[in-house]
Amino acid sequence: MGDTAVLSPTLLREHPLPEPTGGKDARGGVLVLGGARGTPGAVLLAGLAALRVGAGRLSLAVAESVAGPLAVAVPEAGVLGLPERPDGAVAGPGDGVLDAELARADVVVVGPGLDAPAGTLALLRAVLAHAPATTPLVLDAFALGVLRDASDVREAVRGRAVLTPNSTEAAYLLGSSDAAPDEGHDDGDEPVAARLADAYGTVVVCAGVVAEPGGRRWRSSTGHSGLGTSGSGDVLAGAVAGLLARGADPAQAACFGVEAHGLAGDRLAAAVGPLGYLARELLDELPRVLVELRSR
Ligand SMILES: NC(=O)C1=CN([C@@H]2O[C@H](COP(=O)(O)OP(=O)(O)OC[C@H]3O[C@@H](n4cnc5c(N)ncnc54)[C@H](O)[C@@H]3O)[C@@H](O)[C@H]2O)[C@@H](O)CC1
Ligand SMILES: Nc1ncnc2c1ncn2[C@@H]1O[C@H](COP(=O)(O)OP(=O)(O)O)[C@@H](O)[C@H]1O
Repeated sequence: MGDTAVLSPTLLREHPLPEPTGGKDARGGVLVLGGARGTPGAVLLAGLAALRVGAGRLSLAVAESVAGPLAVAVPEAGVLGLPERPDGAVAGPGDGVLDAELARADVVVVGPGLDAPAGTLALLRAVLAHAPATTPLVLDAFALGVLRDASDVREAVRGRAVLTPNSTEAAYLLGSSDAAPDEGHDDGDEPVAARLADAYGTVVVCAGVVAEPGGRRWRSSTGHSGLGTSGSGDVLAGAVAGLLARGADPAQAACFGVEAHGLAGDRLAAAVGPLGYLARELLDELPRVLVELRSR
């Protein structure tokens, strides 16, 4: 069992984020796949978080009935419509709709706002078929709910994904859907993030702990219970994706993402109180707290 290092200011300063100096192409493009008819906002939160941490370009793909409204809500993004079922769930990637976007994206996020297994699996398989094998993936929400039993997808994402489960999703990944692990720990001392990293061969961020397969792990020095608010996990997943897009490696993106997300919450708590700030308000804090993390 390895030790868990605290993400101290010194440790983060020793591993500075890449600072690409070119235009938006140098800072990478993020594609977010998600957004059932009832939950397009999750994609907005994840996508804007990616831009707020410095990604250069943003594309969003959501259920076709909400693609138009989402394009208006996020004028900074290109938005694609995906086929949907009568209940509003995303049915899958559609014939060739995503192929060019997947080939071009520097990072692909799958999951925010998805709410049904079949369409989610079809999207994941399209990503694996059409995105270059070197493209990093961030998997959240239902993309995590279906991962345990999809052995082809599970094998293919080893070494190239960052998983960002909440406690319910961690329970699905561990195969115990009726017993969610509490705050990053099961009943022993081994953080859930570390167990999942070893089981899935990916970097995992869970309840403020980042783990790599095989041992290294870090605990955020920031954050508090007010961060447990609707949409907070979508912001975290998008922030990790944006940091990957600007050139961070998976563990670095996960560490800076969780630390910046936590510090953004701490800043809001100081301004408005520990509870009741909104996930969307975290977005505006992200650029400021990334600068602060460089200079603390
Ligand atoms: N404005 C919005 O559109 C928002 C959308 N959200 C989205 O809402 C969804 C649910 O988020 P919650 O935080 O409530 O999630 P929960 O904490 O209830 O966890 C639900 C998770 O359980 C798993 N799961 C449940 N039923 C499953 C099944 N039949 N098969 C496989 N896995 C299953 C999936 O991994 C799923 O993501 C996510 O897609 C999330 O992105 C929320 O984040 C809130 C904001
Ligand atoms: N009580 C807490 N203390 C510290 N950080 C927290 C707490 N609750 C949530 N967070 C942070 O916020 C992130 C997202 O919260 P979570 O409730 O898991 O989101 P979601 O259900 O939207 O995926 C967590 O991964 C963690 O980094």
